[in-house]
Amino acid sequence: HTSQRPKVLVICGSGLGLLADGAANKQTFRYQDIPNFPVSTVEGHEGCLVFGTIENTSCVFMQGHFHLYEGYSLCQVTFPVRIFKLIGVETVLVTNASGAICPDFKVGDIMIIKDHINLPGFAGQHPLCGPNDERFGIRFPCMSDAYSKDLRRLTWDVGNEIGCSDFIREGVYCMVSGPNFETIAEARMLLILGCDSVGMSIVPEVTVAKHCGLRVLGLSLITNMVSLDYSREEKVNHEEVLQISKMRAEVLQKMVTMLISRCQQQSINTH
Ligand SMILES: O=P(O)(O)O[C@H]1O[C@H](CO)[C@@H](O)[C@H]1O
Ligand code: HPA
Repeated sequence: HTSQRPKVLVICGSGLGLLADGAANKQTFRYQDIPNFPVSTVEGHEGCLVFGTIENTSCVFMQGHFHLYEGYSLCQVTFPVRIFKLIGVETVLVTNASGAICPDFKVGDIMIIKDHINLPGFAGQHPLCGPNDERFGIRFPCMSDAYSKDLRRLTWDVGNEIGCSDFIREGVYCMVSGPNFETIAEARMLLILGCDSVGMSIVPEVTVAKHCGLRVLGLSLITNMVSLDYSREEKVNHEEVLQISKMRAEVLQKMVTMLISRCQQQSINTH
């Protein structure tokens, strides 16, 4: 149904579907119309695939991704990554919403993901469990460099250029399965473990992307501060998460658009 063959996949997190607005020549397909594709069941995830171009780079945007807490297996959650690998995607830009564990972070910060902790993976909920499909990658993939150093550096440069260096951070994202937000004891445990932010997504997709040799950049929007203190009265909710995502979506869209055009320039220069 499309002649576009994207090189870049952008996965849009909660309330971040607007990231596709920077693309030209758009073609949109609803997940529900694609055979065997999961459908989005969470508010803030439109459930559409948008093909389009940024400068001369062909991209595909997933407006909405899938979560364990929706009842999907990790095989279903990560299925689109392998589809796009087969279509010819080389770079994956994942975005999501997360709560700050690091007390120095502020709501509205954009955290470049330096590394992650796969908490469900520790308990055997891992997308690469089961027979290894050698067509995609090796049995024991290395994850010590899951997030591209070059793309992280480029993100700092782009952030400086568009004047948002004040709210760019770098840190470690921890995935929990959800759907409940953390207890205070859990949040304190995550702080001790070295997590800077926590959310319920993207680690399975990043793991599968890295396994099949894709280059990954992760951007996590800090939508709330996670309570580390029993005296704190504020309570997090999904509406607040979506509200902050909408507030920052325009800046993130500018960043993503510039990053994609710069990536293209870089690959032209290095080939
Ligand atoms: O990770 P994304 O889907 O961006 O969204 C985060 O926000 C939702 C909770 O408000 C959860 O889905 C959590 O993972
Ligand atoms: O505080 C949070 N915890 C888990 N997931 C989240 N997604 C957005 N905020 C949060």
